[in-house]
Amino acid sequence: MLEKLVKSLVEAPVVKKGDYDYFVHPITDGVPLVEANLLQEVAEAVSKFGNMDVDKIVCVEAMGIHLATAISLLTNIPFVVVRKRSYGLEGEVAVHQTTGYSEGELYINGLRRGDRVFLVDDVVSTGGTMTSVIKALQRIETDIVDVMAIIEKGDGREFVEKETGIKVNTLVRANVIDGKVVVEKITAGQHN
Ligand SMILES: O=P(O)(O)OC[C@H]1O[C@H](OP(=O)(O)OP(=O)(O)O)[C@H](O)[C@@H]1O
Ligand code: HPA
Repeated sequence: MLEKLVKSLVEAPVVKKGDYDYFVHPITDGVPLVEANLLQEVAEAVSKFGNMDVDKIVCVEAMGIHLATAISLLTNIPFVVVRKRSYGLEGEVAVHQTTGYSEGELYINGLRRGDRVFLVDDVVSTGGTMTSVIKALQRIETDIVDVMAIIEKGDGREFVEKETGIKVNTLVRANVIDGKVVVEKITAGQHN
């Protein structure tokens, strides 16, 4: 299961962003090439292991968009993109994002109280992004049916669960050890 994802992860180059070991991978960076069969494998796993009984998929710009697109095409569920730019539309919710190497603002439009949502992102690492987006979804009073990150790295998943009370599902756990990506576990279906 998830052979293409695992193989491409262990082959992924690692670069330093400050002190942060950053792996560069097609799913998380769109580099060097996003093979359709890799995206298909990931989208099928998300729809298989995720609870897709929702009104909307929610993803985060930028490297959640291709995932939400593939999952939407597979499930016929529409998706909303949490953007890195403000539109000033009525009801827009601003979110401060921090990662292990950057920070910035995110803006949520298109969601309202009672929407049943599936939140998907490519990576949960420090958990900063997912925590702030979930807290905003809670402020909007959406019904967060399921949350999934394709790759969990470090202890970000546990951080999100502690900060928000929301369980985070993932497909694989990977870490960077001595400059190489190690896939420690296939976590698909493990957390829910
Ligand atoms: O758990 P965290 O430490 O928050 O890291 C995870 C986040 O980092 C990346 O976002 P980023 O804004 O760096 O990049 P992107 O625009 O390429 O998605 C990634 O897409 C996740 O959203
Ligand atoms: N690689 C790609 N995207 C990421 C990472 C990483 O190591 N950490 C957070 N987002």
